[in-house]
Amino acid sequence: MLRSKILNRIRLLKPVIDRRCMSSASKTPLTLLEVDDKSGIATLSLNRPPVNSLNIDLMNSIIESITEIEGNKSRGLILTSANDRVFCAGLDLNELHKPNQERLKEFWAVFQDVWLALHLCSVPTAAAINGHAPAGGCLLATACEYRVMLPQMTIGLNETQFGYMAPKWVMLSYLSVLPRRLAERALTQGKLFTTAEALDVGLVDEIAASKEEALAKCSTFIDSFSKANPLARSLTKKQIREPDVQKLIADRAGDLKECLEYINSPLLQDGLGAYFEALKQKSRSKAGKS
Ligand SMILES: CCCCCCCCC/C=C/C(=O)SCCNC(=O)CCNC(=O)[C@H](O)C(C)(C)COP(=O)(O)OP(=O)(O)OC[C@H]1O[C@@H](n2cnc3c(N)ncnc32)[C@H](O)[C@@H]1OP(=O)(O)O
Repeated sequence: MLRSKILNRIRLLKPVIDRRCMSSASKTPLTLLEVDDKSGIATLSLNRPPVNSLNIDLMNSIIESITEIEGNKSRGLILTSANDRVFCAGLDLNELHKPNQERLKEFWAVFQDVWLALHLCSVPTAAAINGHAPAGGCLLATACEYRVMLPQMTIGLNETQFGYMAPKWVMLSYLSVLPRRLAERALTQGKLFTTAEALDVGLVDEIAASKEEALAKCSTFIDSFSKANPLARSLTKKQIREPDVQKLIADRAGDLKECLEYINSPLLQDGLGAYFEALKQKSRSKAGKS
C-alpha cells in the first residue's frame, strides 16, 4: 500500500512525458549510453558533432536515455560529452534564428522537457564537464546534482551576450547552485566562468585533470548514496526540487508564449543573427589558418 502510494507520488511529480524518440535520420546515435556492469552506473555521452548543440533530436535522445536509465535500475547517471572540446554549446542557434514557428513551439516544449527530465531524474546525477558549457550546456550541468570540470574550459549562462534573457526556470537552475547576488551578477553580465572561477564560486564541485578522473569523481559522488534507500532518496530529491519545477509546470504555456514573443522580436533576431555570423566567421578563420 505504502509503496504504491510512494510510486504514485513519484509519478505525480514526474511531469515529463515519457516519449519514445524517433531516432534521427543520421547514422550515428546522438547520445551514447553505457552502463558499467560492476558499478551499475550509466554514462550518457552527448554525441552530436561538432559542439553538441541542442536541437529537437538530441534533446529527445537525452530524454529517451534518461527514461531508459530510470527504467533499467541504474544506480546513477553521469552526463558527459563524446568530444573533448565541448561539453554542450547550448541550444542550437539554427533553431532560434529565423525559426519556423511550428518547429520553434516543439523545440521549446522539448527544451522544457529535457530540463525537467534531468532535474527530476530519480537516480543520482553528476556531470563530467569535459568541455565548454555555455548557456543551455550550463543548464544541463546545473540540472545534475554534482559537477566535475576539466581545466581551461568555460561554463555559464551567457544569454545576455547574444541579446537574450534566460527564462525564469533556467535562472532557478542557476540559483539552485549559486548564491543569489552572484547568480544575478553572472546572469546580467552573461558571464562565462573559467574552470577555476567556477570551482571558486561553487558552480562546479571539483576539478579533474582528465575525463577519466572526472568520471571517477562523479562515480564517487554517486557511491555516496549507497546507504540511502533509493526510493526515499528519489522522493527527497523531488520534494526539494518541486517548488522550482512547479513554477515551470504551473505555466508551461505561458513560458512558451513569453519565449516565442521574445525569440521572435526583430531586435533580438538581429542581435542573434550578428552573434551567429560572428561565430561562423571565427570558425571560418580558424579553418583558414589550419
Ligand atoms: C523569457 C525570454 C526567453 C528567451 C529565450 C532565449 C533562449 C534562452 C536560452 C538560450 C540558451 C542557449 O543555449 S542559446 C546558445 C548559446 N550558445 C553559445 O553562446 C555558444 C556559442 N558557441 C561557442 O561559444 C563556441 O562554438 C564553443 C561552444 C566555445 C566551441 O568553440 P570551438 O572553437 O570549439 O568551435 P567553433 O569553431 O566556435 O564552432 C564550431 C561550429 O559549431 C557552430 N556552433 C557553435 N555553437 C553553436 C550553437 N550553439 N548552435 C549552433 N551552432 C553552433 C559554429 O558556428 C561552428 O560551425 P561552422 O561555422 O559550421 O564550423
